[in-house]
Amino acid sequence: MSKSRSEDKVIHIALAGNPNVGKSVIFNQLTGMSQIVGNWPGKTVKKAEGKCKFKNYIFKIVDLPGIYSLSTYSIEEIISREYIVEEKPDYIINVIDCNQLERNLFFTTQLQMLNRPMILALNQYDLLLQRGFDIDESKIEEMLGIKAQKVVAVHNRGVHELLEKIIEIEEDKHPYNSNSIIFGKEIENELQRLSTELKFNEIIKDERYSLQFSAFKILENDDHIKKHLIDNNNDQLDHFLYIVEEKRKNLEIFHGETISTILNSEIYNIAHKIYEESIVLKKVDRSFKVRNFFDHLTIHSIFGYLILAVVLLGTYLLIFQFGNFVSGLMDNVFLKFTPNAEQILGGAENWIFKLIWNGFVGGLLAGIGGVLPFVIPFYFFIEILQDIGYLPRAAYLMDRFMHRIGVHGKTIIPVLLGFGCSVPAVSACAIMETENQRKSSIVISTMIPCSAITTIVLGLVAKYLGLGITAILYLILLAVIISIGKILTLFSDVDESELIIELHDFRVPNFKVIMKQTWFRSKEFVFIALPLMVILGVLMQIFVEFNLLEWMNVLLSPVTVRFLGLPIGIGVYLIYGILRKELNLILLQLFVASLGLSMVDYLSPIQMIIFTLMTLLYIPCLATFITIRKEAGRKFASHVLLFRISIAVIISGSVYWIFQLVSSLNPSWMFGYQIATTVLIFFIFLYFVVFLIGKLIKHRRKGKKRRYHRFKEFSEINRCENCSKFNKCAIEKNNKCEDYEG
Ligand SMILES: Nc1nc2c(ncn2[C@@H]2O[C@H](COP(=O)(O)OP(=O)(O)OP(=O)(O)O)[C@@H](O)[C@H]2O)c(=O)[nH]1
Ligand SMILES: [Mg+2]
Repeated sequence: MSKSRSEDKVIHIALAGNPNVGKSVIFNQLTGMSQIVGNWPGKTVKKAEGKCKFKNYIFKIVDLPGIYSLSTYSIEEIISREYIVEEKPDYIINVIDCNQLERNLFFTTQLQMLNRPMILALNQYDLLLQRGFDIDESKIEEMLGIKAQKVVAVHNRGVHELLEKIIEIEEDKHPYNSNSIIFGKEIENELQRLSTELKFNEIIKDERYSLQFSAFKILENDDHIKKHLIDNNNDQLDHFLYIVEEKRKNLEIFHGETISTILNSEIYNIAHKIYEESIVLKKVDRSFKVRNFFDHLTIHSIFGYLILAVVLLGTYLLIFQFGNFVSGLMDNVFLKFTPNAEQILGGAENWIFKLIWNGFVGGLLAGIGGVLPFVIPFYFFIEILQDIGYLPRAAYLMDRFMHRIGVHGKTIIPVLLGFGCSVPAVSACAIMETENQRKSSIVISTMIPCSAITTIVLGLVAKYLGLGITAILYLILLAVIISIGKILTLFSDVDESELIIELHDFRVPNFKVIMKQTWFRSKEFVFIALPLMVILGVLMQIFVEFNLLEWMNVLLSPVTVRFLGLPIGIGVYLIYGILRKELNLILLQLFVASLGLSMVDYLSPIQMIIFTLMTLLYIPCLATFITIRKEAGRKFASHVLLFRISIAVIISGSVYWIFQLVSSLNPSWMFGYQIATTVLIFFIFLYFVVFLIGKLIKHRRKGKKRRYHRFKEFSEINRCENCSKFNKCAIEKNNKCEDYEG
């Protein structure tokens, strides 16, 4: 008889393992949630929690960030270790990529030292078979004393069996009885002696770490652990630490290596032994060799860049062709049925027609036709790039360029994600190692035009002015991004650290995962942006009817009209963009249509360029702003906001005024020549501005340094002994002020 819901037992589980092994896929399969997955390491940066009910048990599951060891270096390692140790989950599911068995077992061995109930998920088993290998899980079970299960998480195979294994332990059908980790004789003896000392002298204050793990970490000199573990008031402590220090020194002298190298190679020996015993070679797969060759090509010093250019440009062109085709179809539908709608709804001037047809239907079709055909393919392509594992390769190729513009090579990952949406891009900046790198990456990656902005560029500039002018716009953006990067490096020193990123094998993309994630991202547009467009479309008609927008346009006109040369009516559309960038164009289109005009009648080519440039550069949308605030704090988010608005106005204004100058000097030139000359002059102008700012900052820094030195000299020599005042005469007056009375 099944138990009632209230009798369901709750079991806490943590999914732990190396990065990119499939923890989040398992988590999503079990909980039905949508944690980000993709073929690059470091996607999950904060722990995620979910629930699942299975056979009278409620499993509370935590998806932890991927880590390589239990040492505390990075934020992720701290989050994962502290969760495992402090929250004490009932079971750990250690997810292992069985294609990287040896390296993954390095982490397993460390986990096992903690002596917690554990199950091994041997994931990505399908890839192992494809590569011509198999795995004997009974050998692993025998050597570690831990239950292991072959899993193909993307196809939901073996996933629920993990829970079944936990239930079997829980119901004592297979009681949990793991083997202890036994190191080589020398280290094993040292650890046992240290464990005995720790226990006998009661030095450990934190009982949550096992004795073996504590002795290991103390010998390794892990400061963080030492601080947590050791009872500083223990009177045997000094003696104990002295012994440890001696042992450490002896080992280092004897082996000629640092202690962490000695201990890590001990763990690797254990991992290697298990690997040798359990991996079985069946046949060498030829397709694997082909994949390997292609893999080398993608990071080749010439072909790698060619492939990258083809991938990026190809993606853009495909989306442009597809998006334009579908949005053209939608325009035609709208125009075709407009006369019928006019007839039914009482004529073009009737307010019911304006509200229902122009506002409601227009807003709906503008969203479905003008935005979705661009946004969905964008997400789709980025998900494919993520899933096949192309992003780390792009990061590897772009490392040097990224360093040149002052950010770390890993920034290319948020940058590529930023082409889809800035929100996941900002979150992905968490893979940076330092606070400074993270902030610089946030600034740079949020300047990448997301799919919503691309919609505007493709739907306005590319549609009316051609792909050449579109390319020029992107060149301006690139120059601005590089300049900002350069200036950022002057404030925070350039990070010269090399990029260390794992290049996992390419994978055939999993269609189900890609579709699911594409939908997950596009869903936000369908449920939030589309209704917003319809509501604002209707409101727009009311505003236009009652002239309600005029005051806002007048308020913004000194900037929009006088400085940027845009029509007065456009100001308010830049404000709508705060909510979502695509609203800029969509609502403007609806407005222009309501005036009975087409876009080319309302905006001149240079105005289209300036409007788009403003949209490209000015504030990130609301969702991005909120994410920046969450990730880097309110102050930083406000700085980014102010900075972006100023940059947008200055850059767009400069381009506009240079264009005015060029066109007044050569009024007979074709527009293309005028704009090309404008951009050339703009680049030279930008170069000098960056050069001058650089000089100014360096000069100020030098000045500060000089002042500091002088201050130091002065303060050391000429400080009055009695009143501590600085005084030139102090030396002459025997180190006493002139006005010293005493
Ligand atoms: N072929 C195959 N691919 C898998 C399997 N499980 C996961 N993947 C793929 O492996 C990649 C990494 O999966 P994630 O779930 O994101 O990995 P993770 O361990 O959560 O990674 P981090 O959050 O970065 O630590 C994704 O591209 C998945 O589609 C599997 O069983 N077979
Ligand atoms: Mg993950």
